[in-house]
Amino acid sequence: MGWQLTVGGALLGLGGLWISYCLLLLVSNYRKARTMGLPIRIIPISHTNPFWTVVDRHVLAIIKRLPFGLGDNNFTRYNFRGWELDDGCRSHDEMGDAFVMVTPGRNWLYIANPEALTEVFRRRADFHRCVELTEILDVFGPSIATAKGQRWRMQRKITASCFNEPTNEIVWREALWLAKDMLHYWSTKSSLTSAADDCRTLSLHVLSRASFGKSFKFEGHEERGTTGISASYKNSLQTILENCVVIMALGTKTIAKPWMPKRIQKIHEAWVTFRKYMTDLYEEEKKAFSEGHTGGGNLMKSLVRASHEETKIGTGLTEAEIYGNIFAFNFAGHDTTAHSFTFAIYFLAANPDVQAWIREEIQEVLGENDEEWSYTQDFPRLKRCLAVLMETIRLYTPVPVAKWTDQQAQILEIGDKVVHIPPETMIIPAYVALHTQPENWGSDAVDWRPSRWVTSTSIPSTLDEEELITPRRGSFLGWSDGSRDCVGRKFSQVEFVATLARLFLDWRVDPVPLGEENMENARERVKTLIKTDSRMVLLLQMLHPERAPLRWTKITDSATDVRRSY
Ligand code: HEM
Repeated sequence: MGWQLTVGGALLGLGGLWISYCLLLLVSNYRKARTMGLPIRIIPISHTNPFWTVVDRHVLAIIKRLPFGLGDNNFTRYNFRGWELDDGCRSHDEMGDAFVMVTPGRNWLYIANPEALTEVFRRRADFHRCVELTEILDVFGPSIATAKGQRWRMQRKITASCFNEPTNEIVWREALWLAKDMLHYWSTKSSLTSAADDCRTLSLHVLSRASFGKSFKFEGHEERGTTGISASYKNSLQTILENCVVIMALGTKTIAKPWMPKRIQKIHEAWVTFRKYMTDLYEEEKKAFSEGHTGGGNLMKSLVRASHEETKIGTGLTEAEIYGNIFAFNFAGHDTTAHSFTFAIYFLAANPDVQAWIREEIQEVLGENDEEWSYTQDFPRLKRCLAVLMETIRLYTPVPVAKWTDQQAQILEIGDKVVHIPPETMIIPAYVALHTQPENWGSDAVDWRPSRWVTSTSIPSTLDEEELITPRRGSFLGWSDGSRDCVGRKFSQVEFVATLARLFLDWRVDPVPLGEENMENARERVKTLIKTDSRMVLLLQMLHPERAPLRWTKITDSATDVRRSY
């Protein structure tokens, strides 16, 4: 009994010390926050604390149930990752363009003012990317996502030269080829529950072709092999993507130890497999390059070549940086696109009129033979298809961007206020508020309506007179802004548009009604699922899309299609 009391006492003591330490930090951060002269909200636990993120919603759900309104407070409203999605514009309506969230970790300055944010993105040297949040990407070597200063400039220059039109052409072809098989697979299912998983497969296969020049045939959820090179590439990458945090926390040397638990050993095996995959292809490309074979394009080849050119002038990527960047592309380009696809497919299933609207464009621009569909001529004309992606990302922005002031204080004009921002303050673009402000997006800003992105030069207009709108600068930040924006923006747009065009040319998707439901009820249920089931995991995603099964139907005549004028 004696030792239990001692251990219990020690634990209590440690707990008390930890709470006192957090309180001290909170008070110190509160003092700094007050100097900014902005509204303040205080939360007791840092919402990015890795232990807290595991239990946050469960704990808060219990506290919310407390009687007499005791559970209705800033703790339950703000103290979890992704609170913005639930909150919408509310906080900024209450507190204006900017407010500070005080946490024991750092102060988070939320800004919903387009001009101020444009300035933040322009002043890259004052407002840095918070690489603490992206360093999990360095599991194979340093990359553009985490590099700083001169090293980042060199990496960005080389990387940007690889994301070029020949790469986009490859993405277009590969996505069309894969989408055709995905559609075939989907059309055999009377109740499709694997749309999200299949979108991930498609996106991974496009990346494999673009990164390494390796094409893998599409395999639906139930067709997947567990052996062979495609499986080893996919499974290892998938395992690494899902366990980046563990690899980062323990380090690649520690996860290699034979005494590690089986689960960790599996992660290490995946790391070794993927690294070998990259090393073999790197050696292949280097050999081909030294023998003068420069034809055919993929990102690995382009990195080796561009890096070789740069080396002549004394810079260039190291081998570790090439692996780091290839992994960063795979990481940054995989779930971002796949999750956006899943959202879009479900939104389209709930909105047959939008399906008809994009189909009108697809049928006008593209003929029956997809072999003849041209990236250079057809992609720029598929504006309604691109509008579906823009609208989806406007409402469900997958990548949350965070900047910070590092060790310097900064001055920033936010609306009519000049704010003195202390060192070590996080700067957070308030996406949900920015992307739904009625002054920029209209009174129906919270509705998913892709046609808001398309305008026409004349009324009535032909499809070729339609143009995509350019939103007010700083009011749409789906791919970020400034010189450190997404290098894969067009890559993802081409992949999305090609896939959408292939899927919806002559097919439609509907939810499968459950029980006594009619189709209208089923569509409403899908809309509710999107709203209630979307959460920030590593990125924003639907958690359980399989709960709303889908069905694809070939359009045999115009009667099967639902047309409505816009
Ligand atoms: C819908 C799809 C995508 C979205 C919404 C998206 C969004 C973003 C955002 C918001 C950033 C800035 C992050 C920050 O500042 O912290 C970013 C950076 C980046 N993205 Fe994407 N992305 C997408 C697809 C892709 C694809 C397909 C690739 C590559 C194949 C890619 C590669 C990158 C890289 C390498 C960076 C780091 C750029 C730098 O630091 O200079 N992204 N992305």
